[in-house]
Amino acid sequence: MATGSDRVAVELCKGINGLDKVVLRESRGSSVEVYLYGGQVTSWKNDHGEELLFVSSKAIFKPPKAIRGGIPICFPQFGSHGGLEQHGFARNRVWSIDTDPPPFPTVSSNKAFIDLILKPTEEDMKIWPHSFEFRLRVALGPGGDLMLTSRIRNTNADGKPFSFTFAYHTYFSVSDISEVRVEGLETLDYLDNLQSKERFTEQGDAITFESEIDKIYLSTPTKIAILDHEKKRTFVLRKDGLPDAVVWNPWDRKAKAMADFGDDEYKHMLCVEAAAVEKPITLKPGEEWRGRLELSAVPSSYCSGQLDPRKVLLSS
Ligand SMILES: O=P(O)(O)OC[C@H]1O[C@H](O)[C@H](O)[C@@H](O)[C@@H]1O
Repeated sequence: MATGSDRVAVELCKGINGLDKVVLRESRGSSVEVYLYGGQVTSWKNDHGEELLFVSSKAIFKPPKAIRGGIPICFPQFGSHGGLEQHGFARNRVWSIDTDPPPFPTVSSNKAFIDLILKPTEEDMKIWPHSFEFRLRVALGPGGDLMLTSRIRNTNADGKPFSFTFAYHTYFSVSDISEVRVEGLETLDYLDNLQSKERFTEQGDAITFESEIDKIYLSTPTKIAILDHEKKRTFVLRKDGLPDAVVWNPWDRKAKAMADFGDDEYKHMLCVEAAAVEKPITLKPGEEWRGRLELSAVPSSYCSGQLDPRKVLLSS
C-alpha cells in the first residue's frame, strides 16, 4: 500500500459496523474514505475538512444492502437495464486490496491512492456467467481532486465475450437543491426513467431542480459542472470512456419511500453519474475497458452563462 511519497498517507482501518475501510490523506488536509464493501467511496473532504459527498444519515452499512451515498459502483448493470438486480452486484460485494496491480501509463507518485479488485465468486457466476477482473484505483491528488479509474477485463476461459453497463453513481452534497444548476447537459438527448425510458431532447438552459428527476443524458461532453450558489462551490466532473450522465434526485415522495434515506435529505444531495448505459460495453476474452472519473471542487462566484470549467479551475 505504499504511495511513493511521505506527504500522503494510506491507512486501512475499521469503519461503521466493523467494515474495512481505507483512508487516503493528503498533506494539505483533504481526505477520502473507501469501504471495501462495494469498493465504495463514502467520504471526500477538502482541505478545510468539509464533506463534499452526500451519505444518508440512514445509510445501512451492512451487506447485502448497498450503502446509500458516496460513490456506489454500478456493474455489470446500470439500473434495471437488464436481467440482473438493480445496478448489478459490484456495489454489494466485498472487494479486496490489489497489492500488485498492472502498471498505469501515468505516474501516480504525488497522489495517495489505493487499488481494489473484484473477481466473481462461483455464486456470482450463477447469476452472471462470466469471469472478470475489475480493478478500481481511487486516488487523491495534491490539490484535493478525487480520481477513480476502473479497469475491467474479460477473463472468460470459454472464449465468450460479455457486455455490461456501468456508472459511478456519485452523490454530491449540496446546500439546497433549489439553488443548484448543472451545466454541460443542455440541448442533449436523454432517456427519461420517469417516462418509460422514452427519449427526449433537453432545452437550451442549464438544468435546475424543482421536482423529481431521473434522466440518462446521452453522449455528453467530457466536462460537466454542478454549481451550488449558496455554498459558492462548483463541482467539476471530467470523465473518460463514459459517454452518458445520469442525473437523479428522488424528491420528497420517493425519499419517504426509501428506508435508508431521510425524508428531507433530497434537498441536500444530487446524483450526477458518469455512465455507459445506452450502448453497453462489449469485451472479448483478454480485452480490457477503462472508465475514468475525476472530480474537483472549486470555489465559485458564478454568473449565469459564464461557466468555463477550465477558467473556474485556473482562477481558484
Ligand atoms: O435505490 P437505488 O437502487 O440505489 O437506485 C437509486 C437511483 O439510481 C439511479 O440514479 C437510477 O437512475 C434511479 O432510477 C434510481 O432510483
